[in-house]
Amino acid sequence: MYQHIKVPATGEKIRVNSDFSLNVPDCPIVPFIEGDGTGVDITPVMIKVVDAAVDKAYGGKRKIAWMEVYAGEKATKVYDADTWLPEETVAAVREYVVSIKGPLTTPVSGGIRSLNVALRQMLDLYVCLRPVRYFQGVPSPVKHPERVEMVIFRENTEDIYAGVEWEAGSAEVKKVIAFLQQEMGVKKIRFPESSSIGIKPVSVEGSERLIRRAIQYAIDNQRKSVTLVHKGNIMKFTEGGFKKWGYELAAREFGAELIDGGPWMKLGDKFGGIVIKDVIADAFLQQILLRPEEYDVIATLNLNGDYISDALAAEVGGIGIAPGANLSDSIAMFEATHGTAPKYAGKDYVNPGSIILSAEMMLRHMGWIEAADLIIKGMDGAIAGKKVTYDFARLMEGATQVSCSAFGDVMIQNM
Ligand SMILES: NC(=O)C1=CN([C@@H]2O[C@H](COP(=O)(O)OP(=O)(O)OC[C@H]3O[C@@H](n4cnc5c(N)ncnc54)[C@H](OP(=O)(O)O)[C@@H]3O)[C@@H](O)[C@H]2O)C=CC1
Ligand SMILES: O=C(O)CCC(=O)C(=O)O
Ligand SMILES: [Mg+2]
Repeated sequence: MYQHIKVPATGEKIRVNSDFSLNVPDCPIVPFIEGDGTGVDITPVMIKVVDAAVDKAYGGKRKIAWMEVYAGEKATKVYDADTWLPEETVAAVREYVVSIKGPLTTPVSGGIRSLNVALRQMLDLYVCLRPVRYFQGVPSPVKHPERVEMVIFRENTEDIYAGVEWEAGSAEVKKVIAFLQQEMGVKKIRFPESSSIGIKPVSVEGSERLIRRAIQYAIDNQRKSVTLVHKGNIMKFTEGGFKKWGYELAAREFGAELIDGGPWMKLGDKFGGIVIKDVIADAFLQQILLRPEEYDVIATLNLNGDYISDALAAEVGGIGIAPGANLSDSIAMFEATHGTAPKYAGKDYVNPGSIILSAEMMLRHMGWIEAADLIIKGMDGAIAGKKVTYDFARLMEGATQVSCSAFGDVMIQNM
């Protein structure tokens, strides 16, 4: 029994089989978090587009029973002023296995810590999967956006991103700095009196499980390479560890062998001869502009993955159409790459494409391929017809600018 969540009377739960495959009923209950800021604009449009795609694909035989669960500012209104992430929201997302969320605000400097990060950690959603693909006709700042075809596997639970840090001047930071100086012999803290300190945990387990999923994805989808993106020249045991453990895992679990003495490796023929390589993160960020066709599946740490996600999204038209998924072995929570874009909140203005394409990933994950294909068809048609939201309209010649909700309707007309 939930306090504020209303379970739809008609739906059924999606169940996870022992091999982690899903058992999806025809009327699955799917929890959704509306999201802060532009969440009020994009989430209802996503639901409308998904319902239309499912209806068209299955003629009424299948239907999602949407179940609203609360987080962020809406939770503080539904529950009480201090409840940003109700326990029953986390419980429902766990219990119903597949869910989708709008963006949630995280204040800079002070205030609450990221609810997005909290959800990923509490549910152990260790993979942040963000595919980056080009839709023909989308305006792009690069000459050959069609060459950008990558799938980012971003570690989602650890790294400097995990929020282990202490504020400059606090009693806690003084204790940490004293420990580092006195017990660990650290002499390199430049301004010990006025430093904040952040800790960057990167583990063998956390790195291996992420890299394993990336390699398996590359095998299952006949991809050419997996690139480990790191800054291991500077952060030797965290980012460098990620790289080292990645190559070791490729050799141990996938029979990878060195190419020309290494460090690059190649998986055996039975795994499609996929190349495992690595690149330092700063070099990677320039090469994805100059030679994106050299990169395919990307496995990287949490913070690098955050930067890379937005940078790659920009190459194929911006974060208005950048989808994503947060995955554990059994639970999947889909969400856009972008945030709450507060200046546009409630204006029916922004591009709902990211959350709609996140829902497209969700439908594919559920095995509802025909509905997912219709969403891609709708997106292709809307872009080809040049009826687009402000972000594309400002860069596209001859485009008609439409609102967030109208873009959803144009997608539906094009299915
Ligand atoms: N997973 C999550 O829930 C995430 C939450 N956040 C949070 O969101 C808040 C705002 O973050 P901010 O750094 O401003 O980043 P945002 O991603 O919210 O917005 C940055 C810019 O991206 C563009 N943009 C964002 N959403 C869309 C869209 N749907 N359609 C078209 N363009 C879009 C806009 O560009 P332009 O100005 O050019 O129009 C916007 O100003 C912060 O609290 C942050 O922590 C951030 C990222 C992810
Ligand atoms: O949690 C946040 O507010 C930001 C998250 C983010 O930028 C991301 O996951 O890409
Ligand atoms: Mg981000």
